[in-house]
Amino acid sequence: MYHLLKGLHEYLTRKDEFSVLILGLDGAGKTTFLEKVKGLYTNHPGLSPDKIAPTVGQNIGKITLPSTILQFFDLGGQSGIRSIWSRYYDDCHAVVYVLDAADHERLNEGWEVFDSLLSSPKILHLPLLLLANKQDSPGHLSVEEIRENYEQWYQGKKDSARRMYGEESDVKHERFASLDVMGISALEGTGVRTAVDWLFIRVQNSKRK
Ligand SMILES: Nc1nc2c(ncn2[C@@H]2O[C@H](COP(=O)(O)OP(=O)(O)OP(=O)(O)O)[C@@H](O)[C@H]2O)c(=O)[nH]1
Ligand SMILES: [Mg+2]
Repeated sequence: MYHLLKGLHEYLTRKDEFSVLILGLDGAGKTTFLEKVKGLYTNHPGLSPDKIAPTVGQNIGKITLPSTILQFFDLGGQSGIRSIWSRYYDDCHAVVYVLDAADHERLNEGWEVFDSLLSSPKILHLPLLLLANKQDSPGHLSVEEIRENYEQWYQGKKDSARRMYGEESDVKHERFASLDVMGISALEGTGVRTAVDWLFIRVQNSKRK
């Protein structure tokens, strides 16, 4: 009887654990986002933004939601350390790609890196959320403008690829068309709960459990 009740208790209180990768260029706001998530969902206040240094390696954060644990891995975005990202692809259940929507000069670089993510078969079919961060900054692009900016970048890339190699598959473009893009301010916390809600729902349906 004891074992039956123990088993029932374990079953009722069991939590599925999912890993979420936070990727994006250096300075996009990944760590600021993670620290805001920690502040909102744990008993510990996240680091204040003025204490956050560029990430060399990884930051980890775990939050508990109903019947679910989300384990976040925030990886450094500097070009020299992006090569470590792929080591995390096998074991993650969802990816958040953070873009600095106010840094017009680095948008193309952000798309190049994002495009290389879509080229990884391990990532392509996972839940993927694009966060257009820094919506509080003057001159930021809205979600709609970010989508248009990607379209322009993509068409330019496709045209030059066609000139060099002929027609190529549009699978990445289709993936982007169905992609969820959210505007947030990691600094102020706007939209952060909506992003976590999205992850919570999407990982439940993820094939890779
Ligand atoms: N205005 C504004 N600034 C932000 C926001 N999010 C982050 N920042 C600022 O952007 C800078 C970089 O933020 P980080 O969180 O360190 O960026 P990161 O993506 O973790 O960068 P790496 O660790 O180098 O990959 C810091 O000065 C942050 O305060 C935001 O929503 N609005
Ligand atoms: Mg960081």
